[in-house]
Amino acid sequence: MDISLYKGIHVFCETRGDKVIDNSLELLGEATVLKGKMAHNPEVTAVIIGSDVEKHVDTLAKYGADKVIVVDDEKYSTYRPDYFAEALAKVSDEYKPEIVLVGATLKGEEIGPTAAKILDTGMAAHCVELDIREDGEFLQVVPAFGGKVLGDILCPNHRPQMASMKAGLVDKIVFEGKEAAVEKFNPEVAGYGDKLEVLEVIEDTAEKVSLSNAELIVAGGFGIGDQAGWDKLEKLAELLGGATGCTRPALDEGWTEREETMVGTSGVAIKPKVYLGFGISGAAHHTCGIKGAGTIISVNKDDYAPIFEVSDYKVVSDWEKIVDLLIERLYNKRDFKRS
Ligand SMILES: Cc1cc2nc3c(=O)[nH]c(=O)nc-3n(C[C@H](O)[C@H](O)[C@H](O)COP(=O)(O)OP(=O)(O)OC[C@H]3O[C@@H](n4cnc5c(N)ncnc54)[C@H](O)[C@@H]3O)c2cc1C
Repeated sequence: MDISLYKGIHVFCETRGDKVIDNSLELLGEATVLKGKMAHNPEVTAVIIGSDVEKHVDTLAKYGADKVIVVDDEKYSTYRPDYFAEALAKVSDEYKPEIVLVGATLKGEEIGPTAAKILDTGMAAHCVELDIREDGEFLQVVPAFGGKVLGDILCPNHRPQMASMKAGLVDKIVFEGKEAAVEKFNPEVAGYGDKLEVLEVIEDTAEKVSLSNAELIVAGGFGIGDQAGWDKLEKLAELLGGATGCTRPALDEGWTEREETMVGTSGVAIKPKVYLGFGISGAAHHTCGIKGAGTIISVNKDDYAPIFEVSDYKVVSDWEKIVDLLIERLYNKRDFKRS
């Protein structure tokens, strides 16, 4: 492979509903930062795949895209990972970027590695930092061993160099008045053909406060114990006007089905003003996701739980006593009708 043929940074931009997700806009900003460190001043290109997605060009320019490649076709109106991955791979094959960034979202984690496989290159998943070294190599930093060790990943012999990063680790950058060149590209995409059939699309219509914007997050772990306990925790979050976050075991238990609310290495990084954690031990996999939180308050019945080491306030107690007390106080204060 002649890697000198590969130039530019591509950012796969994901849409949800009628919007480009924040994770993609953050990665566009990060791409402009990387561009500033590269001597040959590469172009930052947003790659958007979907049906009726050209309308997002101005947004993508505003957040840093010099160019937008629009792959617009009715066949992308319903999400199929095979179609999206193949389309992304074909964009890379055609335009030969040196770097491709993808959000570490549920879709990104399907599309990115599948595209990498098609392109016969590697992908560093869940990077916590991206950089350009002095020798020009693209550095992808990934946590290992529960976040205790950070590994430097390089991809010197293959192109493109692909990396994913979850939301909340870098900031969006606004470029007011910026315009982007638009290129339309509609490759032939076969996917897995009729081996895959979409039977039904079930949208998550639950109106919950999103974790990325929440000023207060009530997080729960395995110590919550059961579904009834979890429902109580959700109630507290609702009364406080906050969002609910979870650890891996709480998700695995099925107390919440909202995978996007898992906080930590394989989940999201959060930056609320206040994090209220209940029944969480404080494994590094989880705490690496709460580094950006303002005040951390933790409730655990174990005086020596590691979560207390990263907390501003510790409460050694059964979680339910504290949650019951808070709910009681909030009901009294707001004069809520109990349900
Ligand atoms: C590759 C990899 C990636 C991972 N990624 C993530 C990730 O992104 N996010 C994540 O969260 N985990 C992740 N994990 C799992 C992680 O290592 C821990 O296992 C997990 O965070 C522990 O969750 P927990 O604190 O809820 O459960 P536990 O470790 O079981 O802790 C439960 C806590 O509840 C307390 N408790 C029990 N009963 C009560 C009570 N009545 N009142 C108060 N306290 C009580 C206990 O004292 C204990 O401290 C990952 C693991 C691997 C291997």
